[in-house]
Amino acid sequence: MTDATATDLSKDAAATAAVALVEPGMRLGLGTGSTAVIFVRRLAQRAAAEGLALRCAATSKATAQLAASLGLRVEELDDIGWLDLTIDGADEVDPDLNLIKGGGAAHLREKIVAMASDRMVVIADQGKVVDRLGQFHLPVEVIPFGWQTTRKLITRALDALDLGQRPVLLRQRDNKPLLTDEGNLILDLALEAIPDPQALADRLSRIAGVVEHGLFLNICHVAIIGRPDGSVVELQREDFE
Ligand SMILES: O=C(CO)[C@H](O)[C@H](O)COP(=O)(O)O
Repeated sequence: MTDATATDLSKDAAATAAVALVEPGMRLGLGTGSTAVIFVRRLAQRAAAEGLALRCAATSKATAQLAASLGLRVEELDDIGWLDLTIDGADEVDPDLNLIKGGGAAHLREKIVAMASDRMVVIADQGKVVDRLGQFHLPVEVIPFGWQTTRKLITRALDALDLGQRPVLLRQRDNKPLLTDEGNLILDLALEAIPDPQALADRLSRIAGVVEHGLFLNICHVAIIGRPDGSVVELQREDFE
């Protein structure tokens, strides 16, 4: 089995297990990314068979489009108001269930949706589980106005934490800057390790021009980690408030 096949099977296992958490009538947050796509597809199959009467809020235009095309009822988050459960992927999951998210440039909406949910459940393959966050690049969404100045301020914040790396503007294949669903830019931070994620999150949040970073701290309740053989392991946070 190739690594890619093993990863796909693991994502499928995690997404399939998460579908079982969905109860009739739930208000559901739908994540973004390849694992979330599998979840949405499997959920739509179950909803079609059982008529679950779900109300869904999506974390990206792509997910909203997919879910609606599969017959799920997709509404604006503000029209639903509050969600029972959000299921989303992640780029990294640490032992405290803190996350790096935003590999799909959707972390702003993902964080809003997750924070408007009673429970956030992450679905991921084993490769996403890390001892310490930071090997995956950390995306920071910034507004286009003065973005190069914002980048300097971020660099200064990183220097203060001895994380000195120059943020890189994320571009599309045609080399144009990638724009998020909100029309903002993404600066990618290659940090290798983040000794104190809370300190970095606090610094980034204080910078004018930063809309949101991809650190999800104390937001995820459960992580379902899939394995290539179809089994899953559930990681729980004991001390979650
Ligand atoms: O945060 C995300 C998108 O912004 C994704 O959930 C994250 O990148 C994981 O993606 P995948 O399931 O494709 O590995």
